[in-house]
Amino acid sequence: MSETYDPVRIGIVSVSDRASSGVYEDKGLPALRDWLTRALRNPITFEPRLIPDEKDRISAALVDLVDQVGCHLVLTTGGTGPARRDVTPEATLAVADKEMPGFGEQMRQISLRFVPTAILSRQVAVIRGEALVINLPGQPKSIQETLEGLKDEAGKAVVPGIFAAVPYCIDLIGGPYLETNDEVCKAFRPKSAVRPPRAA
Ligand SMILES: Nc1ncnc2c1ncn2[C@@H]1O[C@H](COP(=O)(O)OP(=O)(O)OP(=O)(O)O)[C@@H](O)[C@H]1O
Ligand SMILES: Nc1nc2c(c(=O)[nH]1)N[C@H]1C(S)=C(S)[C@@H](COP(=O)(O)O)O[C@H]1N2
Repeated sequence: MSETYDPVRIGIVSVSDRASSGVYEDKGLPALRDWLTRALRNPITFEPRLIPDEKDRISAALVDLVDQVGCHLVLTTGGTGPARRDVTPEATLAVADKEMPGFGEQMRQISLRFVPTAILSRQVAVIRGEALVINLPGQPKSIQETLEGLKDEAGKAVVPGIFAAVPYCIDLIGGPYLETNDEVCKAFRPKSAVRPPRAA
């Protein structure tokens, strides 16, 4: 039986002074696109933005992606550290209806398994309207690390990635029903929230 999945519109935002001015090639947007395409079964329309580390520009991009473009999920990468120009968390909190502190807490826990500097990321996650907005660090490899978590050699999750909680969060705020490829990331929902497959 072939199955159908809800379409989803996802904002991907790379925040980098150097990538946005062409000093180096942006690797953030391709890494986000590749990981999400592997992780989700749903048909995805990506809405990419490459912008410098400017608070007002970042906030404006988030508002546009959620309020005008209709994204139910927005992932940012970069600008979460302590440097003077790192302002992505402030720009995200400025447009939040609600803060979701568990995502940042869990991402720092996961990242500590990879780098001791994990605690330098001030990444946050927030709800705006019917969208979940999550900050990821700027190192392109941190995208897979935080979303997918850490696996052992047999592919079993040692530390679950934060994406496991994303589909149910989006259910709760009125977005599309997201379904994952379990070998990449197994979404968790309470039994009462699991929907049966729909035939095409
Ligand atoms: N969008 C990107 N594309 C490719 N590599 C990146 C990107 N963002 C960060 N990196 C890499 O990760 C490192 C740490 O990222 P960080 O966000 O701290 O950069 P940064 O020092 O703030 O500079 P910038 O904002 O100009 O990318 C960078 O030095 C770079 O090697
Ligand atoms: N998973 C993961 N998290 C990570 C890193 C990483 O390489 N992998 N780099 C850390 C470093 S060195 C910094 S400075 C902070 C902030 O990075 P950002 O300013 O690029 O967002 O994220 C941290 N979190």
